[in-house]
Amino acid sequence: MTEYDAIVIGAGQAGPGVAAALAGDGQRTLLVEMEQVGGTCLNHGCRPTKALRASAVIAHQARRASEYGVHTGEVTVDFPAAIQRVHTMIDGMRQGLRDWLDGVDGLDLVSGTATLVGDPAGRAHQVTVGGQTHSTGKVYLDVGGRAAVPGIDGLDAVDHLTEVELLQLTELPRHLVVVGGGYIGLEFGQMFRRFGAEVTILAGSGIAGREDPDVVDALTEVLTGEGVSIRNTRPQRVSRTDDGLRVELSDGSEPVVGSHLLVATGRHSNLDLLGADHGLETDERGFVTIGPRFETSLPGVWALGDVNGHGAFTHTAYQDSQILLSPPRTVTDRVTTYAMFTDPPLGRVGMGLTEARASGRRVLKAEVPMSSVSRAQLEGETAGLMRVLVDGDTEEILGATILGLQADDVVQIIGLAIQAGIGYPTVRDALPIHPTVAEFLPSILGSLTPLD
Ligand SMILES: Cc1cc2nc3c(=O)[nH]c(=O)nc-3n(C[C@H](O)[C@H](O)[C@H](O)COP(=O)(O)OP(=O)(O)OC[C@H]3O[C@@H](n4cnc5c(N)ncnc54)[C@H](O)[C@@H]3O)c2cc1C
Ligand SMILES: NC(=O)c1ccc[n+]([C@@H]2O[C@H](COP(=O)([O-])OP(=O)(O)OC[C@H]3O[C@@H](n4cnc5c(N)ncnc54)[C@H](O)[C@@H]3O)[C@@H](O)[C@H]2O)c1
Repeated sequence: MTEYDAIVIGAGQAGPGVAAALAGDGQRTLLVEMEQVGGTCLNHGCRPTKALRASAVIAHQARRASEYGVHTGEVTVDFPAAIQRVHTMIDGMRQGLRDWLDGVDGLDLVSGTATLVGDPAGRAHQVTVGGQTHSTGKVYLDVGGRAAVPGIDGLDAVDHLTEVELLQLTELPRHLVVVGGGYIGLEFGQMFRRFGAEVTILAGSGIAGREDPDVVDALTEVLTGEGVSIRNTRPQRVSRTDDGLRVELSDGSEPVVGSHLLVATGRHSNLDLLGADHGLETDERGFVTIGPRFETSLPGVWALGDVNGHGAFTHTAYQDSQILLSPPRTVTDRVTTYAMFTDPPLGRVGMGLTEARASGRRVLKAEVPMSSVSRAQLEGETAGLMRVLVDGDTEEILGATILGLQADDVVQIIGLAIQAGIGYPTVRDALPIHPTVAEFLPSILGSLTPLD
């Protein structure tokens, strides 16, 4: 049995930084990765999807070019070339990460699926990889998650895709049927429609389920306006046809006949892959229960990233590693800002309307449709809205919802203000640059109205 000072399981968004820091600190460290370094984000999540999105945005803009007095001729999409561009870029990034990890002194990187037998006393946790068992007093988990595939009658008998297989396609699907109208379903659905595929999203009880109804309406208008079909129903039964598949629906409406089926109905933690004897306490959703500095129920085991349920994004997982490495910071007071990368994107932080109404506070609202934002008018990108909610008594900023041009960046101004504890008058009185989307944050905060 080999002894390590520390073992990091999972080379996703938090693991590599933690492993390198521990090794740099003179601790003999093992980093275990069962697939490829870079985890979900680099290999089949944020990075490849946003690289592919770039092609979809260009195709869309090229089709609209004549609106701007630019003539391109017929626009066609070479999907194999677009996906090859993604793979080339991702391969380079992965190699860069791999090379960096290989160069860290005192760090052993091994390939394989780790199982963990936790020591309740916290002295000798046992990690087994490829038949070899290692012992350590410190384990850092960064094991993330994978697509949760729902039990749909007939699904096992048809070829269905998660984001992993979808990104390996080399031909454009004729008709992509997407189960789930969340982040993955909407981002991919819009992209593939822009590439020229027919797209049907089976959105269950509705797209973007956690967002306010007017945001859902605006997003629906954008997507259906581009020809994406959205149906608020669930698949009941799936079967093969001669050239694809047929999906019968739970509301008994007309079945969908498509060529490919993407399942995007949420994530499942990878904790099960650690075996049955890890001994970690989990919550009702299957995430590892943690304290303010990622400490688990087992002394000497910490859980970072998606697996701890305190975030479901790359930036939250990466920030976990930064917090861990800079005590006494804690994860408790994190303000989570996030974006859905539809085009236009949706930027979010804090409360939406529903939560604000339920908060019992005297909430004031600042709002403007993107069609009134001069930069959006100038760029011909007027879909969406900007909304900021504040507490009328304490002057705290409670949240922001921005759907529209550059919303993924602009919303971070509000995220930062909330994190810094800046009241809304300071943002209202700041000097903005004209003409930018962000200039409307100060101006709308000058005309607050009570939330109805
Ligand atoms: C299609 C898609 C698009 C996304 N887009 C975005 C986006 O635009 N922005 C954003 O912020 N987030 C996005 N996300 C979410 C983001 O990818 C995750 O939140 C992030 O990767 C979580 O990081 P992590 O380190 O917790 O886990 P992961 O990145 O999943 O890394 C976990 C690693 O652990 C390894 N592992 C697991 N179990 C074991 C074991 N027993 N032994 C050895 N290794 C193991 C896995 O192979 C993996 O490499 C997207 C996700 C998907 C699926
Ligand atoms: N831009 C980003 O940051 C980004 C992009 C992609 C993914 N992600 C991360 O990945 C996670 C997973 O994304 P996702 O889209 O799979 O999950 P999600 O939770 O965002 O959405 C899944 C949707 O599927 C619905 N659903 C569940 N079962 C269904 C069924 N049988 N039929 C129809 N609909 C069903 C759910 O009600 C939900 O609305 C996200 O929560 C997010 O954390 C982030």
